[in-house]
Amino acid sequence: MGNARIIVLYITVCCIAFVTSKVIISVLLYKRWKRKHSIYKDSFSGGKMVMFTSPMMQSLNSDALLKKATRLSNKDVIGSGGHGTVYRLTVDGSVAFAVKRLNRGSADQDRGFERELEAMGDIKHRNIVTLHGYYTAPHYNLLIYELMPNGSLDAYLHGRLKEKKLLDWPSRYKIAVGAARGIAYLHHDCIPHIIHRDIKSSNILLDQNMEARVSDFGLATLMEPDKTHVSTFVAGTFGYLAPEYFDTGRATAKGDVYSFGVVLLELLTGKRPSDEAFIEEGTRLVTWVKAVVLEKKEEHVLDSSLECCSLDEVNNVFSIATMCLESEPSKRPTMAEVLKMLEQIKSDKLVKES
Ligand SMILES: Nc1ncnc2c1ncn2[C@@H]1O[C@H](COP(=O)(O)OP(=O)(O)OP(=O)(O)O)[C@@H](O)[C@H]1O
Repeated sequence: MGNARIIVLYITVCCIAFVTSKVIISVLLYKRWKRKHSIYKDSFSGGKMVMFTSPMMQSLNSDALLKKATRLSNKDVIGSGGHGTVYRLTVDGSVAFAVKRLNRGSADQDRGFERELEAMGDIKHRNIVTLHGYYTAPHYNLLIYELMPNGSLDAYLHGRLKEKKLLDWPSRYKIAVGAARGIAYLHHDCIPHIIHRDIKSSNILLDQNMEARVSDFGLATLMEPDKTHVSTFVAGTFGYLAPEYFDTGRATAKGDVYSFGVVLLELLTGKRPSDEAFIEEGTRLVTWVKAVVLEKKEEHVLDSSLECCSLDEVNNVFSIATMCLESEPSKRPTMAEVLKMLEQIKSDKLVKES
């Protein structure tokens, strides 16, 4: 009898300790979550805005931000893409954001959507566009990003000629290294690892120092929130997709490496993968460049607006691009290896010069 009492007492103490620890952990997690977020309710539209705490956000007039975010108009549009329209939003006359408006999926996707955004908001890296917050309303969602004053690499390379001329070889090399660093961070340093699934020049934005910032990561998953980071949902953009994606429909890190190889070719040749000339000739940017690299005639496909650049450096980037573009995914380097090879080009140059 004595023993039975001791066992009952023991079980009771264990249960109480278990429940108490659960409650304490939940309270601590909630407090941590509260510290990281500010929530603003919009009684007019029934929407909710969540801003991730940062020194910049703390000094901001949140009422003005909420009001402006819900009243964006056509005159604020800075671009549009497959996922929605992007607007410029300025608060307090100085702080500017890029706000992406997404048309809303079904209401039961809400939690998955918010969880994905919370994970995106945690990612802070000098080569990744920061997500400052989001807004959810019954008919649409807004993603609030930091504004990249120099727009996208796509606009620079394929926009007006004047802009393209501004992209000399050192700037292009710096953009290649920065973008590789951002993608390598998503692949290797984020837990869980993140596959971007839509690497392309319009998703590489340029900050005030023309440093590359990868954007739109997680968006493919976000628009299909029930899926994990690897999914059979068809995402990505024609011209950048790895060949195996068409067979398997599975997004992989090596698929991102392939797409990054296409971006390297864009930087080197100044041509879009969907350039009409390729379609007319029944070829593709990748096939065209691979043939030229094999014949060691890289200078023939080099962007004509690139003057006085080091052919050694250019040829090295061509060979890194061809490694990324191997048809067999296992033969492609990892993104960490791509970054290392790109960085090595400048270190080799410094050694030669000294
Ligand atoms: N944070 C930002 N800062 C400045 N401009 C941006 C920002 N995000 C997007 N843009 C601009 O808006 C344009 C459209 O972006 P968006 O991501 O919606 O489409 P996309 O990348 O061109 O295509 P898709 O939606 O198919 O990926 C970009 O090309 C860029 O010029």
